[in-house]
Parts: sequence; C-alpha cells; structure tokens
Amino acid sequence: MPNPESRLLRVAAARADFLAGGREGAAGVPDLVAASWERSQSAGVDVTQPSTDYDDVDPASLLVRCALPVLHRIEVDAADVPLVIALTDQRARIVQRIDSSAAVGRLLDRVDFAPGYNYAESSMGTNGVGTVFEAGRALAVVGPEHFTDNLQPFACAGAPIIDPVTGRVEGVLDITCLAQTWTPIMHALVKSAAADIGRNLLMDRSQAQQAIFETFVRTAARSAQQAVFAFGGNVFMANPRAQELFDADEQRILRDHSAFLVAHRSRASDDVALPDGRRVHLRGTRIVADTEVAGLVVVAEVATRRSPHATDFAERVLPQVAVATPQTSELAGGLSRPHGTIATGQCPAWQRACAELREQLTDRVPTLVLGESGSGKFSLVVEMFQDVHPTGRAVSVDADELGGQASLDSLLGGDEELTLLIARNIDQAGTAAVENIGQAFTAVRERADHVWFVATLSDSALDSDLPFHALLRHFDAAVTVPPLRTRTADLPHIVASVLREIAPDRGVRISPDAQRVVARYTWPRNVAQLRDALAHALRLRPVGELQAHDLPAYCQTTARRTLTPLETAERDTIVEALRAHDGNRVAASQHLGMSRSSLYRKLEAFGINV
Ligand SMILES: Nc1ncnc2c1ncn2[C@@H]1O[C@H](COP(=O)(O)OP(=O)(O)OP(=O)(O)O)[C@@H](O)[C@H]1O
Repeated sequence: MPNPESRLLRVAAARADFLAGGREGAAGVPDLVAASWERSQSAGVDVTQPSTDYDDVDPASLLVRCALPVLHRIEVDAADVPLVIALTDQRARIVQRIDSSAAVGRLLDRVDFAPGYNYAESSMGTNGVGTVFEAGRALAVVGPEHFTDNLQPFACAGAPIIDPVTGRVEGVLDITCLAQTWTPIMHALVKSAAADIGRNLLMDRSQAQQAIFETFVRTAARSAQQAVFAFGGNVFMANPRAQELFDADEQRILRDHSAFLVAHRSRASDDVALPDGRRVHLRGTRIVADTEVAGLVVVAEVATRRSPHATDFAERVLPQVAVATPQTSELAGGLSRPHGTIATGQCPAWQRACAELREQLTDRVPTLVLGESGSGKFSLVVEMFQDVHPTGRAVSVDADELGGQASLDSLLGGDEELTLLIARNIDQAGTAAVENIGQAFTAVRERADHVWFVATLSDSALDSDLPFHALLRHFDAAVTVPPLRTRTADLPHIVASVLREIAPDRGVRISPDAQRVVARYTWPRNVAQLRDALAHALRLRPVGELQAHDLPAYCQTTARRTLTPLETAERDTIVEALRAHDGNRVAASQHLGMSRSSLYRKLEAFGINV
C-alpha cells in the first residue's frame, strides 16, 4: 500500500505541474480530481484568491430539521477528533456548521467555510462540497487535491444527501479536518450519515399527518367560505366556517361519516342528514400515504333545509347529457406506443403514482390525475388502462373543446363494452363546458358500471378559482404524477423512449455529456419540453450520437425568473460562445467583447451552467 505522505507529495507536484502546464501535468492523480481541476480552471477560479458569494440561508428548513440529529450524533461520536461538520443546501451554500474542534473552526472561518457562503466548485474550485455536486457522488478531497491555495491544509469528505422520494440531491454533508489528521474512516462516516439524513427526510415526508395537514391548509385557503374538515388517525381539524356551521355533536356525526368514507375504497363523497333536518354534502379528497388511505379532507356543503317536497339528490331527474362532438374526441387506444414504455420507472413517486392509478383503474374509480403540464398524465392513463383492461376502450375528450350538445352515446359506444372516458385538462374548461362535463359525469355514473371516467388536471390550477372546481365533487380519488425534474433516475429511460418515438429505426443515441445536460435542466414543461428539445437536437444531428451542444441553449441554464425576449437572446448568445470555447470563461468573454466580471454577472443572472 503506498505511503499516504508520498502520495500527497506526488499529488502536490502534479498540481503544480497542472497549474503551470495544463492537463498533462495532472497525470497520475485520480481522474475525478483531474477533471475537477480542469472544470475549476475553465470556470476561472482564482487559485490564489478565490472569492465566494454570501447569501441568507434558511437555518430552519426541512433539510436542516432532518439533518440536525445526525450532525449532533457525529459531534458526540467524534468528540476526540478535531473536525468540523457542515451541511449545505442544494445550491452548495453552507446552512449549518458544527465545530467539534474550535481550532479547526477558526481556520475554516478564514476561508469563508461558514453558514451563508457558497462552496460551489465554480467559486472555490475542487472541494468536498462543490465537487460532490459536480460528480454526483460521495468523495474525499485531501490536501493538495484542492484546487485553490487556501484549502491546501484541509481534508474534507462530502456525500450527497438524496431525498429518497424525489431522488433529488437536497444538499451535501461534509466533514473537514486538517490534512495530517485525515483518515479514510471519515469518508465512510460521511456516506452513512448522509444516508441517515435521507432516511429522516423520508420519514418526515411519509408522515401522514403532514400530508393531511398540507391538504387541509390548501383546501381551506381555496374554500374559505365553505366548511372544511380533515380526518385521519389522531388528526381532526376544522376551519372557522365549519365551527360556525356545525356544533360539536354535528361535527361528530360528520366525523363518523367521514371515517366510514375513509374505509370505503371507492367513494370519497356522500350526503349526510343532520338531526335538525339539514342535509350536508361531503366532498372528500383522499390522502394516500404509501398505498394506505391515511385520511380525508372534506368540504362540507349544506343543502337547503329539508322540506316535505324535497327529493334526494339521487332521485333528481338528470338533464339530457352532452359531452363532445365525435370530432373532438379520439380513441385513446390509437395513441398507444410500445407497451410498458410509460409506466416503468425507478423513481419512488412515479412508482407510487403508477400503483395508485392501477388500483383505481382496476376498481373503476372516477379518478383525478394531477400533475404539471406535460408530465405524462394522459399517456400514463392510456397505457395503464390498456394494461389493466386490454379489451377495453378509452375515449378521450379535450375539456376546452367541450361546449356544444352532443350525444354521449355516440362517444361511449355499445352497451356492454368496457369504456373509460378521459377528460383531458379539465382546468381549461370554461363555464359552459364545465356544465356539460358535469352532466356527462353524472350520467356516466348512472350508467351500468362498465363505463366510468378519469380526468387530467394541472395541479397549479388548484389554487385558482376557475370553473372546473365545480367538477371535483365527481371524483373519488386523486393521483399525482411527479414532474420530470424529480425523476432523475428515470431520465435515461425516458430520453431513450422519446428518441425511439420521434426517430424510430434510426438508432439515435445521446452522449454522456448531453445526458448530463438533460439531467441538470429543470424541464418546467416536463416530458413535452424534453420531446421538443430532443426534436431540436435531431434536426441538427438526424443520426448518430446527440451532443450537448445539439440541445437548445436554454437546457444549459437554470431558470430563476422569466426572461424578456432580449434577455433570452443574450443568454443564448452567451451559451453558444461558451460552448464554442469548451466552457472557457476567459476565451468566451473575449469572443463576446465583454469583461470577465460582466460575463460572470450574466452567468449568475441567467443561471448558465455550461
Ligand atoms: N415516458 C414517455 N416516453 C415518451 N414520450 C412520453 C413519455 N411520457 C410522455 N411522453 C410524451 O410527452 C408529451 C406529454 O405527455 P402527455 O400529453 O401525456 O402529458 P400531460 O401531462 O397529459 O400533458 P398536458 O398537461 O399538457 O395535457 C406527449 O407528447 C407524450 O407522448
């Protein structure tokens, strides 16, 4: 085994050669370190006087809450070892630092390794925080492996903290000590501690109470004029309107009835009669934690006082139903792609959405499929339906086109045929369309149970007061499809599937660099946007291996706000210049005729990360 001191001496010599002569000088140092030195250099990090930004950070975030017990445990376990434990957020900014050695802490203060400071590799060069983000894995940086002079005395081990639900890197856990006291045990320690923080995140998330509480707050904010209750486990909450409308005994009746609804697998809405003769319509949203129904958030609407002539809701004569003209509908079966393309994926949130949707489709439960625009809601419903009911028929209608009167029968086909009506984007339906769709849903419920419906809805619309809210009472379950940016582990599979679809039989591949760009971008318009970006790249390179620079320029940026058209053009020009100069800031600024400092300001402002 090589002597650690002679190894560090060799790395120190290689670093000096690298700084004097470039890549060749780094021969013999680990690839991970050499690649980071190169990135640091082309990012323009100043070896002798690196500078970093300071920003306010949230010391009470969910991440900090989940990490603190673990940080304190390391502090106790490592009481005899002179080290400092630090936690960063997902932007490489230090949010917590615990010093088990005051002396090491003082030395780290001198290099701005303190809460609020950014330790991204592009600011501070190779280090145990920023390089972890770049490499996407746990690593140690010891003494001369650091890029800048001021970090040479230290050794640090960093590990990414991965949220097990979203698969996203939420931050980095770092342990730093002096290089001479470094031991590889720190590497192992930081990895297992980061995994523990990830588990705490999962536990925090999976607390059903949390989910019930969040849904209650959201629903109550949206429906301030209506009574809202939340039930589940030991939780019972009621908004002020609910307290006003119902006394304690009436609340108990509603609570008992909701408990019945929680247990009832296919219904979340019902009517209840109160002792004073009032009838209350309960419209519930199930809260599902893992695969269990954990609770129910209920909006309670009081129907008029029961009069001798009043009829039960179910007895009312329903109007003739209209849905859509056959032209606006399409047979969803005709849209299918190779089976099993959509519903596969490793991301837990995606797997959960698939499992929940499968269950609801199997039980023929009217279900609302929520998610960001373009996240694949419709495609998932179609594929899952075909899987669960291979001989069934799916009919889709675009909600915004539903205005006129037409016969539901012409859409829903023969008497005994198993048929699913998919209403797409009900949030886009106007008042007239909402009325028609509502009538259609009521009529569908009344037909034999071989016909039922599912609707897709953009979850951002839930906070609006658009007309579609009147339709929510028709659904008994909701499934949320996660956005693409949280499905990092599934990206290679999705990219391959989109490429297969838009360029069949061409065998087009995507280079590792381009795949990295795809993984780093946030895809606000989800799979639909990824599809557009890959189509753009295919126009530039119709066959072979797609490269990072074939993708649209915006893919190498992190959108912080909506840019004006002028800013968009400026951003794209900067990205092109950086691409043309392999990311070298100095050469790009010369090419663009702007100073390096202006270029850096623009990179920050536009979130460019070429
Ligand atoms: N796994 C996948 N593989 C290939 N293409 C996919 C995949 N998932 C979705 N797509 C494609 O992405 C686009 C958006 O999908 P889809 O229409 O199902 O999303 P949506 O969430 O229903 O969108 P919107 O909210 O805009 O109606 C479609 O072109 C679809 O074919």
